[in-house]
Parts: sequence; structure tokens; C-alpha cells
Amino acid sequence: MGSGKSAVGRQLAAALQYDFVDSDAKIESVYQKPIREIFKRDGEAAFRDQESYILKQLAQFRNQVVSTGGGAILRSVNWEFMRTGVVVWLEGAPELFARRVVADDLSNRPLLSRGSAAKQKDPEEQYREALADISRLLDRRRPLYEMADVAVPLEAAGTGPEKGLGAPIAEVVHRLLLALELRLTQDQNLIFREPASEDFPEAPAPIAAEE
Ligand SMILES: Nc1ncnc2c1ncn2[C@@H]1O[C@H](COP(=O)(O)OP(=O)(O)O)[C@@H](O)[C@H]1O
Ligand SMILES: O=C(O)C1=C[C@@H](OP(=O)(O)O)[C@@H](O)[C@H](O)C1
Repeated sequence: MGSGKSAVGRQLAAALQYDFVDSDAKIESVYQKPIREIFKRDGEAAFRDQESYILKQLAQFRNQVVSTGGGAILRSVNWEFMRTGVVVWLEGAPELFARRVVADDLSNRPLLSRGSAAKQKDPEEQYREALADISRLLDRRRPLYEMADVAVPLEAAGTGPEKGLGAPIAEVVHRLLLALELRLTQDQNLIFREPASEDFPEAPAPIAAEE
């Protein structure tokens, strides 16, 4: 949430001459509803089913960079799909993510609980609330993010996590490519993992879109 998965993923795909797919955007186009509506009307569990279903479809393809939602790590079945590729964690401080999502668009981030009413609040208050929500999510999820194949730090050179200053997107892509190269010299198998097949575990059936 605000780590830059979409922004970095898009530039990484361009550098590699791969396709770029944002799984949240795919969910919105397949189910014809904004993510916030899916959460509001159908609930988080329905969203997670749709997310698993889309990740399973995407796992059939090669030569692509997939930017997932930040909660894709929550279901173990999703790891089977994501691990048909190399899983990257963009690792940063909650302060950095909170600053970005407040500057960006809180209204389409339903897990930032007070996001829908946030537009009326002053930026300092929005930041404090987003920071509390993101810190809580990160604390719970950190052990899952740590399962990624490659971790890329987002802090700008010379600043600590407490300052929360982010490196520019191009610098993050550069770090990612270097980390990937290093990781692949340690473990060639990462790119020779079994191709997607019919043997995949079933993704939960997504609920049908209304209307
Ligand atoms: N390295 C970066 N430096 C500055 N702004 C960034 C960087 N990465 C992302 N952003 C901005 O932060 C916001 C959230 O980025 P986004 O790619 O949507 O994150 P995510 O997909 O992880 O939720 C966007 O406005 C994006 O332009
Ligand atoms: O962290 C999460 O559980 C979620 C993150 C969102 O994606 P971003 O990480 O791109 O904001 C989106 O998938 C949904 O709101 C749930």
C-alpha cells in the first residue's frame, strides 16, 4: 500500500521489455467494480477470492511483471501462483507509505479504515490515521513479506527508516535489478521453477459480479 508496486513494476517491465499487469486493475476490469466497492458491497473475503482467481490466471503467463495488491501474501494458495515467478518485496517504513497514500488517493484503499471520510480531514490527521493503519498491517504481515525471494530497500541513500525518505523510482528499479542478479547467481532454480500447469491448487471460486 504505497510501497510503489505499480510505479516500480511499470518501469521494471519497461526495462525488461516485459508486459506489465496490475492485479488490482485486472480485478476491477474483470468484475467491473472499483476495489472499494467490492470491499464495501461484497466484503474482503469476496475480494480475496477474486484476487486468488486473477493471480491463478496470471500465473499461466511468462515475461511479465505483476504488481499485486499488498494483501496477496495473506493466502498460502497465492504463493503457489506468485512463485511461478520471482517474488519481490519493496521494503520500506510505514511513515513513507503513509505519506504517499495521503498524497495519492486514500479513497481507493479500503483497508485504511477511515479512508472514505478522509477527504474532509486535514492532511496531518489523514497522515496520522494512515500511519496507524499501515503500521498495524505491516506488523502483522512482515513475516509473510519476509518469505519473498528478493527484498529491495526503499529508503533514499543516507537516510534511515525513521526519516522515511524514499529513493526515486528509477533508483528502486536499479536496486531491484542488482538484487535480482545477485539472488539468481545464488539460486538459478528461481527462474527454472515448474511452469504453471493444471496441477495448480484450486483458487476459491470468485463470486459473480452483480448486475
Ligand atoms: N520511489 C518513489 N518515489 C516517489 N513517489 C513514488 C515512488 N514509488 C511510488 N510513488 C508514488 O506513491 C504513490 C503510490 O505508489 P503505487 O505505485 O500506487 O503503490 P502501490 O502499488 O504499492 O500501492 C503513487 O502516487 C506513486 O506515484
Ligand atoms: O493491502 C491490502 O490488503 C490491499 C492493498 C490494495 O492494493 P495496494 O497494495 O496496491 O494498495 C488492494 O489490493 C486492496 O485494497 C487490499
